[in-house]
This record gives sequence, C-alpha cells and structure tokens, in this order.
Amino acid sequence: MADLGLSMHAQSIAEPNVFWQQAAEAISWDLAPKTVLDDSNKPFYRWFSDGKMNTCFNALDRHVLAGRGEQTAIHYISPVTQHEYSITYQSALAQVKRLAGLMLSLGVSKGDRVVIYMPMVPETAYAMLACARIGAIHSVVFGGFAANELSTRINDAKPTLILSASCGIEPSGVVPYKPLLDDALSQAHHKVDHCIILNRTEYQAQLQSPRDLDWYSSLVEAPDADCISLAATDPLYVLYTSGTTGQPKGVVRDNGGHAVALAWSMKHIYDIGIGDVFWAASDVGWVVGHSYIVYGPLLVGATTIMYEGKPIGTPDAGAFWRIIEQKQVRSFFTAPTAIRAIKREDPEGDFIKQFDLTCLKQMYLAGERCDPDTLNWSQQHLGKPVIDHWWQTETGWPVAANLMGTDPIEIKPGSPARAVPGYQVEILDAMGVPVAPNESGNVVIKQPLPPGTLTTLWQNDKRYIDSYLSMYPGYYLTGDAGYIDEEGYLYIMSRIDDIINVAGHRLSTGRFEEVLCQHDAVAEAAVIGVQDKLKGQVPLGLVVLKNGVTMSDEALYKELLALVRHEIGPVASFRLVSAVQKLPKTRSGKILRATMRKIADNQEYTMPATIEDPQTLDIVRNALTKMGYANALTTEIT
Ligand SMILES: CCC(=O)SCCNC(=O)CCNC(=O)[C@H](O)C(C)(C)COP(=O)(O)OP(=O)(O)OC[C@H]1O[C@@H](n2cnc3c(N)ncnc32)[C@H](O)[C@@H]1OP(=O)(O)O
Repeated sequence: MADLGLSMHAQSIAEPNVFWQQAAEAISWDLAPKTVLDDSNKPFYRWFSDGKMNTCFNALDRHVLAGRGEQTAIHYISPVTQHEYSITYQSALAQVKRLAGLMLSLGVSKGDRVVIYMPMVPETAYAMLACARIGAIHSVVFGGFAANELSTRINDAKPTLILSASCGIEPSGVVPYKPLLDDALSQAHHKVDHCIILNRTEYQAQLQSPRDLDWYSSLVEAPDADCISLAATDPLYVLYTSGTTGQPKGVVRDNGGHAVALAWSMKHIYDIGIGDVFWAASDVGWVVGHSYIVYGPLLVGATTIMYEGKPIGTPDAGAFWRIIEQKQVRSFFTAPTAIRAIKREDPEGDFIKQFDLTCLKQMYLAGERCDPDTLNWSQQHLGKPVIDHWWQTETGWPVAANLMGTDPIEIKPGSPARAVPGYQVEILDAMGVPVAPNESGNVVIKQPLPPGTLTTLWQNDKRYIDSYLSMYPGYYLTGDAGYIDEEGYLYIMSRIDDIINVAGHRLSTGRFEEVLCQHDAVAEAAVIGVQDKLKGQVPLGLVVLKNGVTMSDEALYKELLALVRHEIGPVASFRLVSAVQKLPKTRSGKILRATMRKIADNQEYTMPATIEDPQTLDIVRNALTKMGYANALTTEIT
C-alpha cells in the first residue's frame, strides 16, 4: 500500500517550491508570492519573500467575510473564577479592530514591539491579533515568570507598549501580575510610555496615570483599525526561550511562512478544518499557545479553547474529559506531565468513563519527552490514538509527528513518529558524519528549514548562527540527541546542552546558577535537571559556600529557594538544594554537570579522564543521596 506520508515528505524535500506553493493556497494573499523559497542570502533562507498578506485578516476577517461570523472562534473556560463564555468570529474581530485602533492612537506602528504579559483570557488572543493587524511585533511573556525575567525581555525587545492584566488565576488563588509588571518596569532600563491593563474583578490593580490605561474604558473612544498589508517576511512575533546562558533567545517568526505552515499542519497533522473544535491545553506564553491556541485554529476557521485551569484540582481529574465532551473537541493536545498528574489521581481512568468522548478522534502529546507508560495508559483508557509528536519553540510547528489528517501510521510508544514534510531530519556524530539506523547522535535538520520556522534571533543574527548553524554548516542543530530506526521513526532521548525541561517548561540551568550565585553565602553553584515522576525533570542545585558562612543549612536553603522563586518565578519549581565542599570539575574548570546528572539518576557513567579531583564525585553522590537521589548503585564504566 502507498505510504502517502512518505511520498509527501519526499516531494517536500525534492520540490519545496512546488510543495509550499500549493500549501500557500490555503492563505488569502494581498499579493500572491511568485517566489516560494528565497535562498539569495544563505544561511538566512526566506519563504514567500515577494508575497503580501496579513495574519489577522487570515485568522478573523476572512472567516467573517465568508459568512461564518456567527461561528464560535474561542470558548473561554475559567473553572476557578467560574467564568465561561463563547466568542464568535464576528465579536472577536470587533474587539481586535478596536484594540488595534487604540494601539495606533497610542503611537504604535508597524515594526514596533508590544510586550504581552497576560493570563489565559481571550483578551490575550485579542492583543496578539491586534498587533498582527497593524504590523506590530508581539512578544508574549509567560505569566509564571518573575519580574526580573520580564524586565530582561523588556530590555531586549524594547517595546513601545505593554499589555497586561491585574492578575492571573492559579488553583492556589489570585496571582497579582500588575505589581510584577511595575517591578519589572522599574528594573528595566528600557522605558515605555504606556501600559494597557485589563483590570479583573478578582484583583483590582492600581493604575499609574498617565502611563497606565484601563483596557475597556480606553476602548470606548478608540477607532477601529483595518489590516495593514505586510510583507510575508515581516516579523509577526518574538518569543523568548531559554538558551544555555541566562540571557533568553528571542525567536523571530515571520507572517507568511508561519500562516502557511500552521494552516498545513492543522489539516495534515491535527486533522482539523473549518468548524472543528481544537483544544491545546497549554498557555499562550509558550509556542504551543501561539501556534495552537491562537493562530493555527483561527487560521483554518476552527474553534479554539482558552482554558484557565489545570488538569487536576480545577475541580478534579476529570476536567479535560468533561470539557472535551461539553465542547465536542475533535483533536486535543496536552503535555505528558498533565497526563501523569491525571493518572496519579485517577489510575483506573474512572473519570474518563464518565464522559461520552465519541467526538474525540485523537489526543496529541508534546512539550517534553513522552515516556511509553504515559502514552500507553492514555491510549488504553481513552481508546483513541495518542500521538506523541516533537517540535520546539524555534520550529514553531511539529518536526516529527504522525500525520493523522493525511495517512496515520503505526504508533510506536517512545517515538514521535517520522519527520514531517518540509523537515529533513538526520542524526550526525560529533564529526558531522551521518550515523547508521538505531545509532545515537545529534539530531539535526538540513537547511533550508520549512516555512514557519525561526528566521533569526531578535536583533542577533550572530547568536542565531552561533547557536544553531555553526556546529554543522548546512544543518540546524536542534540541541537534542536521539536516533532514527530502520523504519524512519525518530527517538528523542536527551538534550546535549544545559537546558532542562520541567513540566514542559524549558529552563536554563545557567540562569538558576546565576541566581544562586547572587546570594551572599554562595561562592559557586551547579544546577542539574534530575528525573521526576510527575514533572519529567526538576532542577537540583549544589552550592559551594564562601568561607566563614555561619547560617544554618535550613535557613540558607529556605533563602535560596525563595531567591530562585523571586528571580525566575514559580515556574522554576526549585525545591532541591544542598551545600557541598567542592564541585566536580575538569582540569580546565568546566563543571561536570552531565556526570552529576547521571549519578543522580542512577545511570552508568564514565569518570571523565580530565577530572581535576575524583573524590568530588563521592562528595556529590553523598549530597544527592541525602536528597533522595543517587540512591541505587551507580556504576562507573572504566
Ligand atoms: C512543543 C513545543 C514546546 O515544548 S512549547 C512548551 C509546551 N509546554 C507546555 O505546554 C507546558 C505544559 N505544562 C503545563 O501546562 C503545566 O505544567 C501543567 C501540566 C498544567 C501543571 O501545571 P502546574 O500544576 O501549575 O505546575 P507547573 O509546574 O506548570 O507550575 C509551577 C508553579 O508555577 C505556577 N504557575 C504556572 N503557570 C503560571 C502562570 N501562568 N501564572 C502564574 N503562575 C503560574 C503554578 O501555580 C505553580 O506554582 P506553585 O509552585 O504551585 O505555587
């Protein structure tokens, strides 16, 4: 039988111009592109460089013009506040037009950056779409980040305007956002003239006049704004992601390639078209939220869900299944951590049995490595295909997936299936030589990357090249290690750098270390990601204290945990820290984090030949054991 996925993939690599020109027909262009792949400035490949369009027009206006204005665009569900309502395409468009008009009247123009620091409310989507409408470049910052992280991003993006809300809602209660914004702005050296604040009833924020404007009262007098015709290559957004240093990387996404790729993925990967209900249970602060809560579903005229709740506790482990039944969700996307949390509360899947999930055709998992147990448990209890798939903030849409809207293939637990059309994924050894099937190496993607992937890092072409393109010229380095089996299935095993993934949140150990070293008692710090049954990985810190520190361990640890939470935010989930006399290092001074991680996780390791003091490994092992790690015999391979 013909394998449609394979033949599509082959065509996308052999004839990218033909493949993507056809895909581009799903988008309304002001000026249809004649050039598909523009390789005139390698390694900066561009797609549809002579095309003109507007992403907001494609996400809202054209559906209204086509007579679907009364269809639901967004279902908003906030279980803690008990607010729930649906917004039609027509009314979303009215909100976005008005907000875009307000932005223009505040002096925002094409190419200006607008930072959005908001919770999971429909206004966040309006803010993103209003930017897209007038060609402003949005930069959404996840609400779980602290003021300091927000100020770093403000300094880098240099926004003209900030949109925020008085608070977010977590199961633990109201999380005030506005004081964090005020703090971030006082720390930032970049100054903004205006902030538009959504004052929620759960927490009323103090507005600082004339800087701060109340969202809805300012809209009353604002004019409506039309869509501006943009070059396909104009930036749509900058989304910061953790790099190996504390300075986050501003991933730049363009308009045209992004719209084409997302529309293609909605149909071919997620099996979603006009009028279908798609739900990505993530947060708009992450790329999943950008691509699959806001843009992807709206670009194809589907209905999306903004859920301001959690998989468990809001109110129970049946929350996802209840909403899927109520809103008739066809395809559902969440992170493995969410399923592990549900499984822990409802091991027999009793909640799942309470709902009629006939509407649900498949569930997708991504954001972190999916362990086979989690996939098998959900597949067994749901009785539906569960699709692990793999991608990154940088790629913006799936690199490897089972094409459920095209030609589903066998599910192999542990693998996110095969490379998606457009992506030529290879495994290279340290010398850049392709390895044999089933052999591990660095996962790379041959350039050009397909439409919709990052075009550069914000104002930093050099870092873009250094981070992704310099190790293997002609290839994009994903930063992941893995292998491909003889049937072309990809397996992602680990990171090759010091990035950790905590409950699907990508965090830099370098940033944790910077923060720990800010404490007066700390001379040196090393942070590693250790395995965690619920969150996949959690950060663990080992600190070397300065001479003469007299504080008790207990008091010191409490201060260090609080410091990390204050500087990075609750999303850091930093709960494990211990003092050691010395850290294991090479003779050139490099901390042996990978070896420490293996010891913590009870994996085999090789004593690095260049280690400065082998006894430091015993010191670390003792500390880890006391913290509940390294508790089985870890073998050293000699
Ligand atoms: C494929 C491309 C990509 O990888 S893009 C990234 C994809 N990742 C995701 O979609 C993330 C998936 N994870 C999740 O959605 C959550 O972790 C789930 C599974 C729902 C669990 O949530 P939760 O119980 O809050 O745990 P957590 O580890 O996320 O949170 C830790 C602490 O941070 C807090 N937090 C979380 N979000 C916010 C927010 N928006 N605003 C303010 N605070 C936030 C949580 O309340 C929690 O705080 P605390 O430590 O319990 O006090």
